[in-house]
Amino acid sequence: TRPVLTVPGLVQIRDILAQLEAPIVSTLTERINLATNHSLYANGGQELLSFLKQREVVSAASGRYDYGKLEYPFTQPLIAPDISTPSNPFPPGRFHQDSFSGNGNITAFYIDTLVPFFSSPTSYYYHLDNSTIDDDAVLNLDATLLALLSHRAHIGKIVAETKYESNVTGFTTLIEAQDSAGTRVLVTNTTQEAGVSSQAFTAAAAFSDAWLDAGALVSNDFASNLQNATAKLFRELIDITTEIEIQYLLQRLN
Ligand SMILES: O=C(O)C(=O)C[C@]1(C(=O)O)C=C[C@@H](O)C=C1
Repeated sequence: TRPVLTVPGLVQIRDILAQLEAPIVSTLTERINLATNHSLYANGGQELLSFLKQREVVSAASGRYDYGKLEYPFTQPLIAPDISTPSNPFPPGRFHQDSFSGNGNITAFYIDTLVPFFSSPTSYYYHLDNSTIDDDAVLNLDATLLALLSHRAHIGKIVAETKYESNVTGFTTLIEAQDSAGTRVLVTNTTQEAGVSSQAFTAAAAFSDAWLDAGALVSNDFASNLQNATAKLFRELIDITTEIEIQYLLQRLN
């Protein structure tokens, strides 16, 4: 049996989302400064996914994807959804696991849009044979970054729960009609989105300044590249988070 888990309020969840921006931009900064063997991402990211799979088997064994962790694997079976019954009700404010994962959207975005930014001709790993390629170092950072992006987006599940709790009647009507467009309208807050994007912009500037000040080996277009990649990344993260909120809500009464 699963524990009864209640979700924090919206203000606290927005803090949790804000606190993930530094680690995400930090990892992106590390990743963007490594030279890349682009064949790792060919054929739908076959090599990347097989690397993730080996790691995720170990992660799953240590409980990383257990109920309520809000961490979801890219290659392992997903946790079974909750079913509400009279003897096991899910009152508003209680987390209710659904069957949707945003990880397919995240890998597609990563491979199609983010990887093209990973074009540094230099690498901070120094090899005596002068090679700049280090596939294992690259894939380890990809795995770390993807796990952070996935965690950030899946926080959308608890955003959705807290929004549901604060407007049970409004959402219940939409859920009963399975109205995804109406649900999207009700969960969207463009003022909050602008705040998230602006914090991401600030973080990207801070990390590129810090790397330059610290004398790191970077390419000429590093700062602007990081800025552009961060802007695209957070726009997409907000969209995927929103989609995860909608899918969670549509299954909320199951
Ligand atoms: O903070 C919220 O209200 C959220 O739903 C999260 C989030 C985000 O991803 O940061 C997503 C959609 C909203 O339009 C605003 C922000």
